[in-house]
Amino acid sequence: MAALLMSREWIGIQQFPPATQSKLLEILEKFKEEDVSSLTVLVMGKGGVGKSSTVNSVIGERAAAVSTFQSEGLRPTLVSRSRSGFTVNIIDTPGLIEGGYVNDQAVNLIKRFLLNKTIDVLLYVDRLDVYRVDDLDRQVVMAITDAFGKEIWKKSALVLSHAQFSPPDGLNYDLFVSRRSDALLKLIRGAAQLKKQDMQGSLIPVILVENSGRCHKNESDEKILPDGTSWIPNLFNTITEISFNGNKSIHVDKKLVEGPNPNERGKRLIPLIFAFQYLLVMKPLVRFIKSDVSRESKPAWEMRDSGSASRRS
Ligand SMILES: Nc1nc2c(ncn2[C@@H]2O[C@H](COP(=O)(O)OP(=O)(O)OP(=O)(O)O)[C@@H](O)[C@H]2O)c(=O)[nH]1
Repeated sequence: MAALLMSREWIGIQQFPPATQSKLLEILEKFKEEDVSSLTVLVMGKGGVGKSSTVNSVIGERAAAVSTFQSEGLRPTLVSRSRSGFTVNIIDTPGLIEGGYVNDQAVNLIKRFLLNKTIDVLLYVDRLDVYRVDDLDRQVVMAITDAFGKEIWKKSALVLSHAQFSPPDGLNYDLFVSRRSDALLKLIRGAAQLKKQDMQGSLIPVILVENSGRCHKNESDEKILPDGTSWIPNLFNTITEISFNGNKSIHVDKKLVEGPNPNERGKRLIPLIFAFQYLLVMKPLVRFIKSDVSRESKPAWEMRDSGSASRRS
């Protein structure tokens, strides 16, 4: 969990009510106890799902630009804040979909931005109030997996924004949440090709968030979910669990950014192709020719010619 340069004092924490502040400071204490001085959280997902709003909500400042319409920028934003000797780095990224496809340029920019950084936690953001998963979701998950490897999902959480949403037709809220999360988790497992043994028993946790200014509050003035959970400390708690879940953080090195060199990959295959050709094509062919030659009966003209030749001599 390497520290990143240029972090600012986390003054946004003072915007939270005292109850939330003390829970957050308790969480920071846990990191200090474990001798961890920083944490890097990567926030990814489709456009307009609430990535930047979530960053701002948890930092307590307008650190990342929020737009109701499609954002223009492709560059990721690093928000780095320090408090009591601990630094939290949050990297907000642009939406990955453009014109119905994953924007490769945006993915490459994110990878280059992350060069030499270590991702401790990935927050994969989507909206709760959506009824279907589709091919775009699949494409985004595949792009993230291609960029950082499927190991990244062991360090991830599914964040669902717009959590203060009322399901239609009197549908039960908890049932809706579990159906929506199950559909997205199933899609992630499928698109990232995660097998049971890949996850080694660790499940991708689901975090509900409500970024709207109209988010309900409890008697201590904390922002709460429909079930009464104070969601900002809850999100930090889950981040803490992921960072200590025993799986390795993802270090983004040059090899990961540039991907495997296709020429090198081709070179490694050459001896295999030769061996394959020799064993499966050349060897049987030579054997076939030899047996064909030995089976061949000599034509009559050859017998006759060789007979007359011997008579003449
Ligand atoms: N009601 C409600 N609105 C939200 C929530 N989260 C985000 N929004 C709104 O959704 C819109 C998009 O939010 P952003 O935070 O900019 O979404 P983004 O994923 O960062 O978008 P891009 O930067 O385009 O990728 C804004 O109008 C937000 O105010 C939420 O939890 N509840």
